[in-house]
Amino acid sequence: MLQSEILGDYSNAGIIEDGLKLAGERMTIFFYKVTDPYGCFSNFSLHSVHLQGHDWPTSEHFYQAQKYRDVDQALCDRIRQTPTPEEAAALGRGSQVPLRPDWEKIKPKIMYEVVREKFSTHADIRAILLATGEELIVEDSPRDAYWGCGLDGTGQNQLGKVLMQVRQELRAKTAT
Ligand SMILES: Nc1c(N[C@@H]2O[C@H](COP(=O)(O)O)[C@@H](O)[C@H]2O)[nH]c(=O)[nH]c1=O
Repeated sequence: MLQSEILGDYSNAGIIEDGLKLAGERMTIFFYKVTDPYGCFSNFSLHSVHLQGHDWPTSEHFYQAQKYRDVDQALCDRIRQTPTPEEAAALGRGSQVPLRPDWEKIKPKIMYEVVREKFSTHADIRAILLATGEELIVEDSPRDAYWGCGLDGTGQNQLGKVLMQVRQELRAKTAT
């Protein structure tokens, strides 16, 4: 993936360390796998959230279960209770049950809600997020051109945008 494809104007991209690339004066933080630098930005990171009266082991559990909210409560519960985010994603993606009809419309709001809750709950990762300053955050997903930047780097990076929006909101909160 080329930096210039994500940032447009910026050139002279060069890798300076894992997870960080130089683009003109601006740094970009790339993340994807939990074990990589900035892996805590992934929805698969083991940081629980408390939403809708339940504890969810990861933000991925919550996100995937919301696909079936008010459609199949048993499946929502099964996703919440499955041990790993990988299994939660597999259940959420692999079901024969149709997704809630407004899913495409509602999913950005769901993602924002759960990511905000995750970084509001856990002070250690909130500090990591706030320490990124104004850097661009990009989910370097090779297969998701909606939440991530996709294989060729031209994707929408909606998860990166959510993280940057949450960062801004939490910074404003900590400043008051
Ligand atoms: N991090 C990460 C993934 N990316 C995550 O997958 C979710 C989108 O799922 P869906 O809307 O069902 O396509 C969203 O949370 C996105 O950040 N996918 C993976 O298979 N492995 C991973 O390590």
